[in-house]
Amino acid sequence: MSAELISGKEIAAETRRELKEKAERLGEEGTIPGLAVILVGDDPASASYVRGKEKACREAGIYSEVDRTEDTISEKELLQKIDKLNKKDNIHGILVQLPLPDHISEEKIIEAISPEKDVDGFHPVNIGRMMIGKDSFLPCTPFGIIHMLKMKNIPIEGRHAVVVGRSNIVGKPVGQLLLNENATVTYCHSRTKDIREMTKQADIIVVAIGRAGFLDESYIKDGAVIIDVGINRTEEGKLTGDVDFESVKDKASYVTPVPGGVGPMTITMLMYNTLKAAERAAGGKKG
Ligand SMILES: Nc1nc(=O)c2c([nH]1)NC[C@@H]1CN(c3ccc(C(=O)N[C@@H](CCC(=O)O)C(=O)O)cc3)C=[N+]21
Repeated sequence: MSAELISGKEIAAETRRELKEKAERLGEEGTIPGLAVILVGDDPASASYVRGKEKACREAGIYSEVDRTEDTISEKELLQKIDKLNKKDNIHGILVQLPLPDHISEEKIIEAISPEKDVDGFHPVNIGRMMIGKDSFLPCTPFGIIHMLKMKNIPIEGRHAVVVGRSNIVGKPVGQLLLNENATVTYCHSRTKDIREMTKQADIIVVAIGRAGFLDESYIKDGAVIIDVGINRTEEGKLTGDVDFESVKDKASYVTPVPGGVGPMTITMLMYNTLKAAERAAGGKKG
């Protein structure tokens, strides 16, 4: 079997065209969707992701503003910035780029963002609502993965999904969303005795552990669907995933590339969430 590529880039482009129309409609009704991004410090990777978000917003007709601050900013000052943005009517979504410097508590910062403006879907209120299957802002990377699978008509219900990695922003929530879609979910992580034994049983494998080329063909069964969330830089500065693409490509049924897979979907779902926040705010205004 030769795997079909799931092009996140193409699915993202198609979805963004629809989102742009939604943004235009909102604009005509008097609400220009607005996203505020706070970037602390000058990490080149973070700066590059933030530029990607700005560009995507510009192309979709979403107003965006980026507050770039030095990494010497205190936690209190950062909390004050969030408080101001929480109160601004033209800002519907707030995103604080992670990771933050060690002297700032990410937990405190995330919890300071109003849940109605938490377009990352990281606030405990949104995570809790997701867990009980209620309407909420879904975390962008997991949401993007589900959206990709649906756009490709890849069945989730009744499938065995194995998630490798248990971070709060990818592993845990993607497992929860797969469960919400009626998959049977297994989590693997650094203390799992035999990851290969688990992933070999999987119909769908999501890999998010940050180890370049980790998942090779010995970890998968014939026809598995493989979602690569890894973003690793090689010494030459090239982007590679957690999946050994060359090794799995003849055995899997579907595989996402890096770059051009999950990454562009993450940004797309951020835009989706921003429009949803703007729509809600506009609805609220109308009464
Ligand atoms: N509060 C917060 N929210 C985030 O959503 C968030 C964050 N912090 N911190 C960092 C991670 C990482 N992230 C990516 C988004 C898009 C690409 C992306 O578009 N990647 C392109 C390639 C881009 C390139 O070449 O550098 C691709 O995979 O094709 C990657 C990574 C969002 N993150």
